[in-house]
Amino acid sequence: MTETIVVAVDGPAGSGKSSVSKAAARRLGWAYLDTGAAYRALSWYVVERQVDPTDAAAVIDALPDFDYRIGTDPATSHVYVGDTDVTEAIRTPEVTAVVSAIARVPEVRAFLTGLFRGIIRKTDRDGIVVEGRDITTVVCPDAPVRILLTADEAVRMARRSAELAGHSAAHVGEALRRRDEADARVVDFMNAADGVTTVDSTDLDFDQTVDAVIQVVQKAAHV
Ligand SMILES: Nc1ncnc2c1ncn2[C@@H]1O[C@H](COP(=O)(O)OP(=O)(O)OP(=O)(O)O)[C@@H](O)[C@H]1O
Ligand SMILES: Nc1ccn([C@@H]2O[C@H](COP(=O)(O)O)[C@@H](O)[C@H]2O)c(=O)n1
Repeated sequence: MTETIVVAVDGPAGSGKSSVSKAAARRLGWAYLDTGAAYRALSWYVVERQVDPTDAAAVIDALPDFDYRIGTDPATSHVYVGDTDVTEAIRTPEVTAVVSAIARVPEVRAFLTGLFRGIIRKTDRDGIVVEGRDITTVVCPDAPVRILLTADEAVRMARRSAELAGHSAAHVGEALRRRDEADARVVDFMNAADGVTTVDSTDLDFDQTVDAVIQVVQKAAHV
């Protein structure tokens, strides 16, 4: 049996990790794993249980009952906690506002890293594109393809605020900047680690960015 090719993608908020990784996986006919969805789903779960997200001990206590599932088909990836489909709920500003507090707890990171590696091991496709903040450095440091997807902060802010009609651009931009600042205290996703290829999409449109990612995959993995 041939080994699944893992494409590890990291980057700051709004850099296009999920949309570009998903599109690249679709074009390659490979699986896709959004790791941020698990941090978001755990945040949703903690808030549902009325646990204080800043109380690390209480968050750790919630982990054994956190029954998480995510699909890895890039065409239809839904997220479940128990029987509840939380695909939409985990994208609300309320969840986004608390996710960094959850993600900074080392026990949470170790728990979710184990979960991600289990999902990757079970992939039945030739490859899987896995995106997040610490995939190139912690979750899959030995992946044959490792990419840092980035873009200037002003460009990322503009792309994110274009998605969120009805929210002020200044507020959306500030929330993105603050989340990156908090997350960067835990893992370095602003600088490419040794052996990681940077794809800067500041001056690329969406399709050009997907092409650039696919070119890195083809060169590194010979597919
Ligand atoms: N090269 C590009 N040109 C124009 N728009 C882009 C480009 N790359 C991504 N986008 C758009 O930018 C927005 C943010 O992308 P996406 O949600 O994939 O980022 P992300 O890195 O996953 O963000 P987060 O970490 O906050 O979830 C989306 O609307 C996406 O379609
Ligand atoms: N590998 C990862 C992925 C995500 N996080 C945390 O989850 C938050 C949400 O991630 P999105 O990609 O959906 O924006 C993110 O802000 C991080 O706090 C992480 O720590 N490691």
